[in-house]
Amino acid sequence: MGSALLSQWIDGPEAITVVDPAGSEVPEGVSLVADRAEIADRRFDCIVAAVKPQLIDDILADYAGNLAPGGYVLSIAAGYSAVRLSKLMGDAPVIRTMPNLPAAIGRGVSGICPGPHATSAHTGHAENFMRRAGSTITVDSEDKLDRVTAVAGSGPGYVFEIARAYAEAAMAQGFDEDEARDMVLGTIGGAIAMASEPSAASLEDLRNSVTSKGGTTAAGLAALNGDGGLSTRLHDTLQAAYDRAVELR
Ligand SMILES: NC(=O)C1=CN([C@@H]2O[C@H](COP(=O)(O)OP(=O)(O)OC[C@H]3O[C@@H](n4cnc5c(N)ncnc54)[C@H](OP(=O)(O)O)[C@@H]3O)[C@@H](O)[C@H]2O)C=CC1
Ligand SMILES: O=C(O)[C@@H]1CCC=N1
Repeated sequence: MGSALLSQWIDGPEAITVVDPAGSEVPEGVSLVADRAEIADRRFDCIVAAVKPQLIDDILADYAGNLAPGGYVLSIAAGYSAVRLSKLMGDAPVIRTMPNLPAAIGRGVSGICPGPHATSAHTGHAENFMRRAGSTITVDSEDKLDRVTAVAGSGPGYVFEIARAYAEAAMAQGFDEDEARDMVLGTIGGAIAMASEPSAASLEDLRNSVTSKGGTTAAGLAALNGDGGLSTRLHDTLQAAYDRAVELR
């Protein structure tokens, strides 16, 4: 996720340094170091925590000394609380954000939650930073950010899985893999683009406009969600993701 954001941040005015022990490639103009020891005496206005939440305790405390006076920590980690991170880093100002993977093409949806000691200047900077990767929603509690995580952060995973299963079903109707993928992604993309038009009707009305009485869509929808099974499954999906975020706090 860090490299997805980096790809949208590189055109900005900031000088960016990436610490990556694996030494992955970084875009031109970005400095790469393999070990924090190489930047031990440097100070940064913003430290982005982009490691797995399970690794934060082991990694981030060392970076407390790398924060410039007036700087802040921007964490993209799911669940791990800003309160805990701030304490870990010597009461540093912390803002949590929850982006999602389409940030890689500037189409992300990012939640933002100011945490301990974060000033309005820090929040403004974080909002500006995340807006470069798509749209943003600022929330006023960490609990709400964990719910953004369940809806949007993990969301592309649900969408890719739904599209994959949809394409698999298309293949069972006799289409080859490429045909199935093209038809399914074209259909999903077209429908989403139409629903995203400023003057678009409600999602329910749009669904109804496809559904001729006694026709094929009505038959398909009855099988898809006639018993409310799809609605229940999606409710359970979001709840499970939220519950996991709570476990990671
Ligand atoms: N994937 C997603 O869609 C989203 C992820 N997030 C959050 O982003 C964070 C990263 O997740 P994700 O990108 O999926 O995971 P990845 O494992 O792909 O990325 C984590 C990166 O951190 C690197 N790393 C490991 N140890 C260190 C270290 N000591 N110092 C610096 N870097 C280190 C890893 O290197 P190596 O591979 O060598 O271990 C890896 O490149 C998580 O906190 C996650 O909750 C948030 C929103 C969406
Ligand atoms: O699966 C995860 O934990 C991360 C956070 C949101 C998306 N990916």
